Amino acid sequence: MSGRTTALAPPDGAEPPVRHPDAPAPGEVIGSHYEHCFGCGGGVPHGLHLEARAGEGVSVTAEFRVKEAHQGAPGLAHGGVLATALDETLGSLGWLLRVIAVTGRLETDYVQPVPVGTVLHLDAAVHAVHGRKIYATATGRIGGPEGPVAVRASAVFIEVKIDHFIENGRPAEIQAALADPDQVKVARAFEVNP
Ligand SMILES: CCCCCCCC(=O)SCCNC(=O)CCNC(=O)[C@H](O)C(C)(C)COP(=O)(O)OP(=O)(O)OC[C@H]1O[C@@H](n2cnc3c(N)ncnc32)[C@H](O)[C@@H]1OP(=O)(O)O
Repeated sequence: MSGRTTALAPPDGAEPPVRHPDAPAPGEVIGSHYEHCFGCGGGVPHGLHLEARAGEGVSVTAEFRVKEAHQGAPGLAHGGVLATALDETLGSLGWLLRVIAVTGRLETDYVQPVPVGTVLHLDAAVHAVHGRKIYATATGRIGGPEGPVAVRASAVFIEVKIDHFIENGRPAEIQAALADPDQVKVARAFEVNP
């Protein structure tokens, strides 16, 4: 058995997160990191088109409008799509820490069904960092940013290097992304904070 732990609670010795001095200002739109990202990309017709905004400390907010293409049961959002919205919101926290990180573990609680047409008001925050592990939670509310909780998640993200994407991604997309003359877009596609 490996000694690896995937616990969602930060271990002893975990530190509070530190907002990077060059993090986007509170209220600033973080924007899509990759046009073809299912969570935030503008180039995915049935994607979530989620738009995250920097918050105070190491936190973000985001909104996601549930569309017909996101159904699981008739007229209701698919649970996996809601998990994606939580994951994407949590993923954008890396921009406040200025690290590249991927989801290691994501645990989701479904509290209320979410009908098609609903705007899900999401917020997420990092609570602790331990080595490469980033401990964060997210909440999705309906009816407004202070509305009742419909979904929530706890997650551990793991900091990685750009090689994670270059070594594991499909070559066609990697090469296309690297070939973009806009170096900021290149950096963002791989979540390398410029
Ligand atoms: C705006 C951006 C939005 C981005 C989209 C939203 C985010 C995403 O959906 S990312 C895509 C989904 N995630 C992935 O594809 C990740 C796939 N997994 C992997 O590549 C690897 O397992 C990876 C990188 C997470 C860890 O592998 P590796 O680098 O070898 O880590 P490893 O050395 O084993 O472990 C490092 C530490 O992390 C911990 N850890 C590793 N895996 C996990 C896990 N699944 N859960 C919790 N902790 C973990 C280990 O226990 C270890 O802790 P410690 O330092 O205390 O011993």
